Amino acid sequence: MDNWHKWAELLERVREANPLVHHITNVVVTNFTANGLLALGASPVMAYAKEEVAEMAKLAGALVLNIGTLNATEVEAMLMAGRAANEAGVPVIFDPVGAGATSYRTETARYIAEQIKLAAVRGNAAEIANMIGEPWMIKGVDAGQGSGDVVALAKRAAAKLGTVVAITGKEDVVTDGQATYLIRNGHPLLTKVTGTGCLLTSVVGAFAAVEPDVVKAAVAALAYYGVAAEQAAAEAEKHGPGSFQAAFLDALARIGVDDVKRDGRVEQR
Ligand SMILES: Nc1ncnc2c1ncn2[C@@H]1O[C@H](COP(=O)(O)OP(=O)(O)OP(=O)(O)O)[C@@H](O)[C@H]1O
Ligand SMILES: Cc1ncsc1CCO
Ligand SMILES: [Mg+2]
Repeated sequence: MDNWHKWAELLERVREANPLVHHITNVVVTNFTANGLLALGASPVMAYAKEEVAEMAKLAGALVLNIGTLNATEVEAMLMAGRAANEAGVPVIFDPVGAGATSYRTETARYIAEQIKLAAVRGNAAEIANMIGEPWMIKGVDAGQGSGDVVALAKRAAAKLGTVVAITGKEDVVTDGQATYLIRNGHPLLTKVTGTGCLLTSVVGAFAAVEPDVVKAAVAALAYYGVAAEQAAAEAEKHGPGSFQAAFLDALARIGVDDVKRDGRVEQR
């Protein structure tokens, strides 16, 4: 049995604990994220007001910050929530949506990573590269994973940001700069439903709420998520993205530790 088979059991711990996950996220993915966390067996809450974010973050098992539709008021609230979470020892998971697309996004992503102690950052290769000043876009187009060594990028990012980094795409990488894992699950239909990256960041948050070793939490979360997507695609691929979205929520709720252990493709690097 590989190490990570034991970590797959964190799925059960999440379902037993039903952790509260406080989100300050984007307007596109709010409903899908809440439904995805409910399907997993966690307890989502979205709270944005400066008057309440610190209190909510301290109550939560994890705080997820996502800059997908950022504005100045929301960024202030993220910093307040992040500081409160840091004081209370609540893990903060960050999704740098669109870092590199505009300078506002890039600068905000970097500022949040400087100001807040992050337990993990989850993004695609372009976002993570841009966060650490390694432009990945070619003429405004995400150059994709083929344009570079994603494992090496993830390690540089973990060292520079001082946090666990998860880079997702066709293959996913998780590293804290020392231990590095590759997860080869998932399905291309995930790229045809908006918010699958954002929901994944929140799922990492739910796992981090029950496991302080964030590498373990992130590997378990990504394997679970990818295996659920494969089962959903097997049912819904013939219909298309709408059916896949529903089948994916069903699979997130249905699959168990045994499915993840059987179908997970995790490899240490
Ligand atoms: N070509 C692919 N084949 C299989 N799985 C994929 C593929 N591309 C992405 N995924 C999976 O999709 C999920 C979301 O990752 P992705 O890298 O697309 O996030 P993102 O770019 O942040 O997405 P979003 O559009 O939601 O912001 C992950 O579980 C990842 O493994
Ligand atoms: C489409 C879109 N635009 C800003 S955030 C978002 C959802 C994917 O993160
Ligand atoms: Mg994203």
